Amino acid sequence: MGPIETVRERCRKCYSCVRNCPVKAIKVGPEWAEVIHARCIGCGKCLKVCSQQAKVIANCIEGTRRILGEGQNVIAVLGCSYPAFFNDLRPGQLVSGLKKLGFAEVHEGSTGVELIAATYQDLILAPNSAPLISSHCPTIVDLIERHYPQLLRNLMPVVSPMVAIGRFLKERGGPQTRVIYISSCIAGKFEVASEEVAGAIDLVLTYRELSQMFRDQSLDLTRLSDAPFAGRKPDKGRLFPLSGGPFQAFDVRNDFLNPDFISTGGAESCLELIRDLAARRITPRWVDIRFCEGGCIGGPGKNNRLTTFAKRNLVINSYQTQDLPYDSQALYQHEQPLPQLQRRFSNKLKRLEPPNGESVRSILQATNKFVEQDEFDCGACGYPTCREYAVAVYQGLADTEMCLPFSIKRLEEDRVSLTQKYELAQRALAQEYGDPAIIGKDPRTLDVLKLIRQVGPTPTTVLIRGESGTGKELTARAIHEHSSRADKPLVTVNCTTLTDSLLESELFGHKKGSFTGAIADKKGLFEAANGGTIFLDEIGDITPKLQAELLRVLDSGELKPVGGTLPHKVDVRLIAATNRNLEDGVREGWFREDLFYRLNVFTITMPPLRSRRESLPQLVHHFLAAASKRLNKPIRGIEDRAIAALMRYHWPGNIRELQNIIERGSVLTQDNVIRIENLPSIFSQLALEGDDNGNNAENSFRGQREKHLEQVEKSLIRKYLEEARGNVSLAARKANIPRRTFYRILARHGLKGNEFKTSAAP
Ligand SMILES: Nc1ncnc2c1ncn2[C@@H]1O[C@H](COP(=O)(O)OP(=O)(O)OP(=O)(O)O)[C@@H](O)[C@H]1O
Repeated sequence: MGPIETVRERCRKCYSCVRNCPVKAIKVGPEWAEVIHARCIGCGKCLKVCSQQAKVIANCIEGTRRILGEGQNVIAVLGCSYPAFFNDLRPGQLVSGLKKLGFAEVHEGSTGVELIAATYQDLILAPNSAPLISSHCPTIVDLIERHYPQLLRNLMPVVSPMVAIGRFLKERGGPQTRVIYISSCIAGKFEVASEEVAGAIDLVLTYRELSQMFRDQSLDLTRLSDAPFAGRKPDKGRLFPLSGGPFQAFDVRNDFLNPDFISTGGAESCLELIRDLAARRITPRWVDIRFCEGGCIGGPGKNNRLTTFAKRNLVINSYQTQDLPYDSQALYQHEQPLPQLQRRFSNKLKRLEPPNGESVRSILQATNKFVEQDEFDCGACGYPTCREYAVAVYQGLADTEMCLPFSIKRLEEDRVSLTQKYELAQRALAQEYGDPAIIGKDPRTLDVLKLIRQVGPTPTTVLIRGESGTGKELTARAIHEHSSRADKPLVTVNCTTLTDSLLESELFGHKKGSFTGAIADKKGLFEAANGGTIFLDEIGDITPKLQAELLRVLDSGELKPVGGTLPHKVDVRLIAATNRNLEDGVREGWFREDLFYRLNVFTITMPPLRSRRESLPQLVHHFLAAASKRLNKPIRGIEDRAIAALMRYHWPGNIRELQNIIERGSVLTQDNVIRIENLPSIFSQLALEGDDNGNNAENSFRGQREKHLEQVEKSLIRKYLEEARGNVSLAARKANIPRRTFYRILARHGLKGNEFKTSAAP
């Protein structure tokens, strides 16, 4: 376990940690992105950029409590940047709070800076050949040890201020002394665990962890009175946490024009400097370098409520005021040899095997990058170039799915193929469980069926008109079924559900970059319907701009994706539907006349249900059977009174409304027969009106006509069956009606072919 941990279930694989990690120490697995501790330098960038807080600092609160509970001499050392974190407390109050937590003494970390100051000064001012790199920032030490080991010999062989004070306190206090260092730095947690300085500090807490400990104890520090610090009172060491502060703390005069001395902070600038040094592009005498912007006051555990400059002022103020309470014991004051301040560094580079050119090429090809122009270097994967990303894939740090343009393209292809498969599966289902039959034997429905049969096999564009719920979509399906394209997809698009720009890209596709969010090429539904039929429902709702584009596609048979320049051919039959009056649209200017004529080649107008009432009982029985199947409930029928009431209703929602009412009744019925009470209340009123008139459906003119027609139909069918000696196919041919229709009529009259086997020969 390292100082930065991953809360796996919070990771959403957004790759922002990969993008921001300066040393690519993140490995992306199938479900989460994890820190590789051997490569991590503890800079905390991943903590900052993870919006899900899936990266967290390893918690040292429990460890601190355990040490405090052991009853030894436990000393707290406040890192030099503490005035910039605890800005709303007096330092003495902070000391009081720490003592209430159980710490025996509280020291200022700036003392550690002053312990190493003379050594730094000597080394800096002595003649040396290699540029010296300051080693007081643990992130810089990790960066060089783990990634730039060629600079190990340039690191100043001196411990950090934290280690110096740890050793100093332990030497003075004896072996029982425990030291907890508190700062904004998380790389310090790494540092104390490294074998070169092991034992100097027992644990590193962040300021936030300390604040949590105060909260856990319900300690309100603002109410505490001041307690004194212990140990040596520091002076210029207090300026150390600021950018450039080490020059003050180590008493090194920095001349602005002197190229021998460089001081810098911030990830980019540090990396640039380290690379310059590694490549020997520059040869200064000394570089004072810290990874965090602005110095230690910008550490990952910093106070986020204050700006860098406000924090800088707080630190300067703490140096200038100098009036902190101190109560130092003699053991810290009298002269004694300094602790061991020397340290060595080791090569901790874990080299990952570099791929050869062939491997990089094959990884690039696996993500659709065949020529240089295919390498967008978009950075979405977290790597600045496609090549660096390919190397990371080879080294097991990344996987191919991280390439966003590749993944989007693959999803797009999947979507098109799934749309096609869905359509085919739907048709297979329809064939197995009965086709979506158009029910009705009234003359107007029969006319529609005739038109479907006529236009189906042709390539003609069809415009289906009619009120909502009259069966326009059903008719479009039937036309497709009757066409030679029946084994190809029928893609249905409801034009009202999408905004204009979305609809355009849905229909025709788009090119990458054609609008915000178009991060990869996308194929449109016209393309998904290639070879088949596209059904544009509610075509009256599309805007004039889209009408123009549609007209262009219909006229040329060519598609041009949004943002694309090259058109390409598609073979799609168009069926459109609308319940709006397009002639009004042409007159009023909201529908293009040329498109209207282009669509109005062959029009089928769906009759409203109120004009084909004689088919209502048949539709009711059809929907009853369907509801019975869907609800898995053996619905036996519907009472005559209910049918009569249904016949009297004006059906504004047409067949869809009837279908819904029957399904509702099927749910409500207690005895599997739909009764008037199972229908909406309007039907009870209609039933009463019918009863009052004493004029039920049976006795009405329509009812009588219906009855007689039924009788005539039945006797005709009997005649054909007798002539064909019960051979249904032959009887259907003689009657000149399709066999399936003949069977349906037989079923309706309760007749069976074999009852006529012995009839006289024709
Ligand atoms: N003649 C019919 N026989 C059997 N079912 C029908 C018939 N006409 C319509 N339906 C059924 O009624 C419902 C509505 O039909 P459809 O969706 O085709 O109507 P629509 O005119 O396209 O409606 P909208 O204009 O609201 O889109 C569907 O479930 C359909 O199966």
